[in-house]
Amino acid sequence: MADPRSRGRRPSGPTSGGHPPKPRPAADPARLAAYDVMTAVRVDGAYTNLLLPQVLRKYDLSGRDAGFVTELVSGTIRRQGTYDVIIGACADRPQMKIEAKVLDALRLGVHQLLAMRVPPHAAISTTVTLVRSTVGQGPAGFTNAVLRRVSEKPLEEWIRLLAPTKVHEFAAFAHSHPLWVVDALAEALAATKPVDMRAELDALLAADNAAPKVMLVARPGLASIDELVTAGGEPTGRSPYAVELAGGDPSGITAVAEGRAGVQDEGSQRVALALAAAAVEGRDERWLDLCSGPGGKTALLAALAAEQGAVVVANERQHHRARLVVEGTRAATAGLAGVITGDGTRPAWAPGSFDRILVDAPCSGLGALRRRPEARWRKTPAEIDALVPLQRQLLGTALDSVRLGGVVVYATCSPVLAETRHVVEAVLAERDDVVLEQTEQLWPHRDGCDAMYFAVLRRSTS
Ligand SMILES: C[S@@+](CC[C@H](N)C(=O)[O-])C[C@H]1O[C@@H](n2cnc3c(N)ncnc32)[C@H](O)[C@@H]1O
Repeated sequence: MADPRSRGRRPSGPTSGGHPPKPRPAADPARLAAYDVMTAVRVDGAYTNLLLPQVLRKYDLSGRDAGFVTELVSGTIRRQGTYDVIIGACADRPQMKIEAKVLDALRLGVHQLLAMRVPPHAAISTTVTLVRSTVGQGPAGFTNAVLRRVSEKPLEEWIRLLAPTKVHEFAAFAHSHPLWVVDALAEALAATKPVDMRAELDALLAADNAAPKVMLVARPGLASIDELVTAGGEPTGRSPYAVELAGGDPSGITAVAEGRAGVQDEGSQRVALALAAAAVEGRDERWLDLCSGPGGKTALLAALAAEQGAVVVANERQHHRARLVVEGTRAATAGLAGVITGDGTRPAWAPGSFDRILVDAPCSGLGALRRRPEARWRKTPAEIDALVPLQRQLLGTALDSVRLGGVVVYATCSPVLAETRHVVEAVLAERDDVVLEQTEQLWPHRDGCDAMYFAVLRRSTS
């Protein structure tokens, strides 16, 4: 397998002696693969995580080569906010005036220069070759000039040189997040009253830029932690069912292939566990997962329900996602009553039907940015504004659907206050039959998981 650091060296061998001139070297498959993904993300709105496996197959890349491309693409897309400012400073024109195809390649080159251990000559020459073969000779010269200037300083020095002084602007540039996202995350973090707000904000944003390890769940009664440890995992010690995988393809693990275990962030596991662990007096037979697709939490809930003598009904508005719930729960059918496709705000059941209900609400996903490299650049504040009424309605429906004394857990994979606390407060303000028992905000830099929020609410009997 080629050493990624030596990528881009010219092939050795005779170069002269009366032979016709050699054709220009073609771009190498790893860079072409990365460039294809960058183009599809920009032009077609593709998702890096979904597209990467297809592109790796197309270029027949595996092992270390596949790892190189994955880091190159994901890291570049995450950090492009920082890189664009550096590119703008090194070019003879602002970054917005650079042709998009060339900018994609420049971003890839800058990531190799400033964040990967690719030697400068290899990072520059392979990017120049990529631009020459995909765009043309003129832009290749421009690329060469810009990357040479970028290579003159390490990342920290570029940040020191170009960063604005205001705290949030600095954080947005240094950690490559849109300013409005920094503002929203900082507001949510401040609500937890951190001792050193600036250090915490830095740690949170830095965590968003680190690729998370694969987390597995051993679904209780179906697989054990020991089984996953034997397959190469390591218990996190924080959740009774969580095992971290250092590397490799989780689908090759028998328990995962059979659906007895699954890939699931520890924060999501803790949400499902919070619903199952809440004390409930009297009947405890029927649980509801109101927004269940694609079914990660349903599968854990169904395994827990089976152990507690209950069953879960899974509801999901989108049919194709409801099908994913059916597939994902194939090993946990003992705890599953059925999967319904339906709008959770127009329930297909009578009020008070359930003993426990999970509302894992559709949300901005700003708590899971480390998993989705392009997400931070696609989300808008308007999307959050549009989701809030639906989030409130879904929580309202859940509270109507739970029996007196039963519990509802409202959860989001976002820490943004408008989607979390403010939704719960607004619904509580409208009703006098609900008690808030617990709220939790998890953070990647503190808890090693996505920034999940959950609130445990009880329908009061008095
Ligand atoms: C955050 S995801 C749920 C993730 C899921 N609980 C899991 O762990 O795999 C939110 C889901 O709510 C669904 N949804 C959106 N609006 C809905 C509605 N009105 N009723 C029911 N489900 C809805 C979305 O299609 C999406 O699948």
